[in-house]
Amino acid sequence: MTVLEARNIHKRYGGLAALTDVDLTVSKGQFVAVIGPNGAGKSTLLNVLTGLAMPDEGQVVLGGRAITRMATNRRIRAGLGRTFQHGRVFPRLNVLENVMTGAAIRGDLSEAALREVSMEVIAQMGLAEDADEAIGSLSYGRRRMVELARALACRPQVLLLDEPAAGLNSGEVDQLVDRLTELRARHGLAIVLIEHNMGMVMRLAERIFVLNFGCKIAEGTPAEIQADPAVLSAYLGEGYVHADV
Ligand SMILES: Nc1ncnc2c1ncn2[C@@H]1O[C@H](COP(=O)(O)OP(=O)(O)OP(=O)(O)O)[C@@H](O)[C@H]1O
Repeated sequence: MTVLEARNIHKRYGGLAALTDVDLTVSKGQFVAVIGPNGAGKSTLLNVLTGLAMPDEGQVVLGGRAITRMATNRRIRAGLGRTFQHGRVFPRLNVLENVMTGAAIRGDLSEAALREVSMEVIAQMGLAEDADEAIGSLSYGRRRMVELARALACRPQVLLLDEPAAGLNSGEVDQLVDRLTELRARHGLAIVLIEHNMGMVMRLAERIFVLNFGCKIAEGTPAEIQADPAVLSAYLGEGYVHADV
């Protein structure tokens, strides 16, 4: 069953075609990755999906419903969660308060319920001992986990992650991989991951979409993508050897 779909998306910035006729389909509980070189259009695609950018042409469909022109907050309430490339947390709030701002977007919870839902997600993310800590006292890796917890506090059906492993050390990447695997297994959450860390992508993704200069140049399983000559020459490189999985 398809939960999220982008159909024939075109997006221009002045003379630059950031996306040209791009399609993306995500099934319930599926782990999808979008990869490609810098400037390929990956973040633009995420922005179109979440409503931060309006496509010039094409449609975004969530759970069978066209949401192409819907405001971002309404999309979040409809089940679309996201994190950002450069993690965005509120520096003056503590961990619990940051996560509560995510849960609050649902708009239907009392303050006590907001706390309860947020504490649940915080525990799931392994952040319970940090709940009352100021964000500034946390390591960069923990802060990124808080951002993930905040996106989850809205109970998304689809979670969009923009380079969640950027700046993390290898131990933190392993932890992130474990958490994401757990989330999928436990909640049937569909995940769309933009990531340059190919080890992580090849470990997690069931289906990979490859963008180059705003066009989709390939789509397939990790094994298919790693053997695709167009992908090797545009992104993974001639010398690319099967990712360390
Ligand atoms: N708001 C904007 N205004 C003008 N040009 C933009 C805007 N956002 C993106 N672009 C351009 O669109 C193209 C695609 O950018 P995008 O950030 O989507 O690429 P990306 O694949 O996410 O790259 P990276 O891996 O470096 O994050 C780039 O050439 C970028 O400069």
